[in-house]
Amino acid sequence: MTAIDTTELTKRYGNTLAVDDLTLSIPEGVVYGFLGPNGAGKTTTMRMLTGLTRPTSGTGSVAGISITDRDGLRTHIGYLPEEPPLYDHATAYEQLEYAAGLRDLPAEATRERIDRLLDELDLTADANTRIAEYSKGMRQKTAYIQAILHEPDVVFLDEPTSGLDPRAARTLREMITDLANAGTTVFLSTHILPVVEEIADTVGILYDGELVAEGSPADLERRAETGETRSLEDAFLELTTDERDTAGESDSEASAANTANQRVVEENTDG
Ligand SMILES: Nc1ncnc2c1ncn2[C@@H]1O[C@H](COP(=O)(O)OP(=O)(O)OP(=O)(O)O)[C@@H](O)[C@H]1O
Repeated sequence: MTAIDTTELTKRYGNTLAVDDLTLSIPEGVVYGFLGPNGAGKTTTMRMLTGLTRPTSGTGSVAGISITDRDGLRTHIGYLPEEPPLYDHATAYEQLEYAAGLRDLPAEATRERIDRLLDELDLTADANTRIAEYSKGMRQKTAYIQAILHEPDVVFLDEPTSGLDPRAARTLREMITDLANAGTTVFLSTHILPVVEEIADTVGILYDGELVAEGSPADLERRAETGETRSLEDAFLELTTDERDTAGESDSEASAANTANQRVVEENTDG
């Protein structure tokens, strides 16, 4: 069975076409890297797939449930959004027990699972500290555990390694790979291309709301026409360059340079 299926999924906000006729067919148990420049429509797509925003037109299902059935989706999906919903006054432990309670998860098994996940992410020592006192990375770890606590069939992760130190980022990449190996489908949006190169089975590139390329990271690298080593970054930059810019002066070069610089900065924060 496919885990994520969409047909001509479209979302308009007034005159803005945020997502344009997006058709996806993602099998179970894969890590799908969803790439695109700022404003390409990635978050809007994830919000539609998680039932948080209704499509303007088109259809979709996740784990066999229609994306218009928000309640039906709840038990089958997990979502780590860019700004995770956490209660500052709670501790990580309280937050996770609360999330488990909302989902009616069995108390004892869930407590063991929370302990194990906190330990894997090196958060045990801080689990009884209020989230208000957490660093960005500690919040991110808590939110990641919250997103996968109920063992969803499909998990949507928006920049999951954001704010994590190199060791934690590596642990999380390994945890994501383990999830997929155990059959969970992972829909991963990130600007950190080495993460995608490392863990994604398939990559989809969104540009101006449209899917402009799809394939394995190696497929997309082979498609790159320029670049000495033909990286996923070369392919990304070629596929997401506005022809209107290249016709003029050096706007696109400036933006490519910015993206490259950003990658360097992010690589330095994400081992
Ligand atoms: N609630 C909204 N109201 C109006 N326009 C919106 C809304 N949400 C998104 N948009 C617009 O839709 C387009 C796609 O935005 P979206 O946030 O999905 O992009 P993104 O690929 O997630 O970007 P980023 O990488 O910067 O997070 C943008 O033009 C954005 O301005």
